[in-house]
Amino acid sequence: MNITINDKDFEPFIEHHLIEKRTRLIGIQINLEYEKRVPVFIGVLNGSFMFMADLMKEVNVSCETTFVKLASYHGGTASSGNITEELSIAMNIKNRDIIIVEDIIDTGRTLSFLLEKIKALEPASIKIATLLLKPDALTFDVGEIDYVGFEIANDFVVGYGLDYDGLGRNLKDIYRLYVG
Ligand SMILES: O=P(O)(O)OC[C@H]1O[C@H](OP(=O)(O)OP(=O)(O)O)[C@H](O)[C@@H]1O
Ligand code: HPA
Repeated sequence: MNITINDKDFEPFIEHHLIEKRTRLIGIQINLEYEKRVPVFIGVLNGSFMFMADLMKEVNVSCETTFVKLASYHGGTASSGNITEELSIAMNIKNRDIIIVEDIIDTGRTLSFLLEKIKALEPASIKIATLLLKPDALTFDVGEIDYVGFEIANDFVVGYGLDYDGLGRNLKDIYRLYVG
């Protein structure tokens, strides 16, 4: 069933049970690859909170978690351009194995900014986990994305942490903009 958020209609896109399935598989992959290490998961607020929580429940290697808060989209469905760091990483990550957790990589602007910040803190390694990736929208150099839930077309999506004008983050499923 379609939903309406403010002035826009959205249609069902990715059901929660499919998100669960992919998240479980990414967790298994991480468990194998980090068996003898203690990675630090860095969730990118706000959007990643739901994926981060569900992914962490699938990870059974010893690990730490923290968050960073950046902002690039302020309302609407288009990029505003600038990025600010509103909350920086509150732990020493020098020589640590980092896994950045994103809800979505769209243009790659946020991630490329964050990668520069994190590299400067001299971690041992950096990998990236994102629930959604829009390959056709990617315009910034972000290198290889190690763990991807779903590659999607260049449509605006909402739900499961992702917002439209601050709304819709609490939806269990993911919806995409309905163009009629
Ligand atoms: O690849 P990009 O084009 O940079 O877009 C992706 C970023 O945009 C969204 O964050 P946003 O800045 O909207 O903040 P939010 O997580 O609080 O919604 C999303 O959570 C990603 O972090
Ligand atoms: O498609 C999107 N939906 C919500 N937030 C976003 N931030 C970048 N792309 C998106």
